[in-house]
Amino acid sequence: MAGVWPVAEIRAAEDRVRAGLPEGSLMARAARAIAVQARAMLGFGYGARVLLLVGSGDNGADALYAGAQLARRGIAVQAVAADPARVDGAALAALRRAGGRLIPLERAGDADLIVDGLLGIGASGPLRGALVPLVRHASDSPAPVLAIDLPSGVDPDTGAVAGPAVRADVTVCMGALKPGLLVGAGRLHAGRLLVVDLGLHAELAGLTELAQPMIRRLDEDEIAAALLEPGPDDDKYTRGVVGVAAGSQAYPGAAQLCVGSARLGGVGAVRYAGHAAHEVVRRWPEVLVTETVAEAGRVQAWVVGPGLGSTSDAVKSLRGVLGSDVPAVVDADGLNLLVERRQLLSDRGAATVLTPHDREFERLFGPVGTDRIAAARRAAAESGAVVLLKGYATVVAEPDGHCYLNPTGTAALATAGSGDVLAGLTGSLLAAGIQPGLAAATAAYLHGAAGARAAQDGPVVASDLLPALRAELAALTT
Ligand SMILES: NC(=O)C1=CN([C@@H]2O[C@H](COP(=O)(O)OP(=O)(O)OC[C@H]3O[C@@H](n4cnc5c(N)ncnc54)[C@H](O)[C@@H]3O)[C@@H](O)[C@H]2O)[C@@H](O)CC1
Ligand SMILES: Nc1ncnc2c1ncn2[C@@H]1O[C@H](COP(=O)(O)OP(=O)(O)O)[C@@H](O)[C@H]1O
Ligand SMILES: [K+]
Repeated sequence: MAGVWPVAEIRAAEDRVRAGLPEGSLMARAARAIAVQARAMLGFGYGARVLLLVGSGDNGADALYAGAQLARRGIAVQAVAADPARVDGAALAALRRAGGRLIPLERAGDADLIVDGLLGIGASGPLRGALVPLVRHASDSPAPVLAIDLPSGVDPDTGAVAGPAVRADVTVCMGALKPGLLVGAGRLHAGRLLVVDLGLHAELAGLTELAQPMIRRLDEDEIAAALLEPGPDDDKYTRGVVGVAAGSQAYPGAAQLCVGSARLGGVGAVRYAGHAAHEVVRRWPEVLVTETVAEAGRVQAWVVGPGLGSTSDAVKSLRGVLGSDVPAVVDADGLNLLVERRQLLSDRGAATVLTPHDREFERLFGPVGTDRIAAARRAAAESGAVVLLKGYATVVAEPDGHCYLNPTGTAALATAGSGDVLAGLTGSLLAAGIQPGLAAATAAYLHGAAGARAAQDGPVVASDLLPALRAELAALTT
């Protein structure tokens, strides 16, 4: 499990770790890790050319010390400073002793690798002053970019990018993951992530005195552990039954897709209630169908909303589901119908998972803004529901503030019907007995991984996600 830590907590943990270590040893560890990764990216040593972009804080000092190590290995290291008068003196001296040079930007030659040491967790606001031309230089250069701790220009806590920002191929993250590397535009700018262990995690856990960090990124092992496999004593009812109230005469496909994925989340049976019963059963003969939610038998969780429309029957379905005492996933049209019927949420006793994209979110909770974690948390606290905010990096927030940042996915998932598949899967995991926040995070993970898997075979449409999901589940559970 990876905890993801806001800057304030990382700072506090760093202070404690540093207090127990000889002066400079954290930075020495950081520099070593950066140099190792730089050499791996260069692929060759002697004669390679590295350009360091150096800021006035410790991020810049990290770059200079790493540069010194590279220079000692016969690599030609040039450094360009945002403000030469405010460069860390000891770090610059180390670089010079090793044969590296500080030069003005105009004299920077071609490089085989650029190291971004402009800003780390001390960053605030959009890049200012001399940092801007340095970042432009990196963008204009064909050389790969290694960012230290965080790509400069990315907000460490939110991932927001409000101007020029470094696009890194690899980010070597110091000590612990920051939210800005995993959400918003920051995720795209960070490239491949490597975390260097500086001994921070024990301190972070101790500091917060929490059983779980407030923000987490689930890894493959945790997803596999969350999935429930049938045991010898199980029957179709003990495994859980999921109900799907989706689709309509106008949108029967949404019902087929939502049911299609609901079949896959480990439940013993799927019930469908709605006006696309004929289409559903033709495509999925194992599904038990009725016209209305009221007629459907007992289920352990419902999914309501995809392709439901806004007719009086749609409202009836939503009321039927939210009036029940089992967990429910509300998606798409279900969310839009909720805008005028919020009391349906506040009256609920059982758990609810809301799965909005940005426009649906805005209708219910106001603009998402640039801090997607804060937005999802605010909505979860306000509604008492788990909020799964979709996007390039999906955020799942629980009403008490715990969050999951989803690491999987691909922009190829931005295709009609893709959300219907996610909603069905989420409901199915809920019905199988996984607790709501984890069910939503697990669904987002599997959906993203299935999207990436499907994309390997060409352009993705939502139907492709169903076989890819099966393959993903098989890979995880065998
Ligand atoms: N604290 C520690 O124990 C360790 C820190 N390390 C490194 O230290 C970094 C943090 O160092 P600092 O606290 O010095 O912070 P930074 O190196 O991120 O830089 C802060 C400086 O940048 C300026 N600045 C901030 N935002 C700016 C903007 N938008 N435009 C222009 N200038 C801006 C500030 O005025 C300040 O002078 C980490 O990211 C990491 O790279 C590592 O060496 C590991 C150990
Ligand atoms: N640019 C993107 N990158 C990665 N994933 C995306 C992107 N855009 C959308 N997605 C994902 O695709 C799915 C789309 O869901 P949604 O917008 O509800 O589609 P639909 O309503 O057509 O079914 C969500 O899981 C979302 O996270
Ligand atoms: K940086």
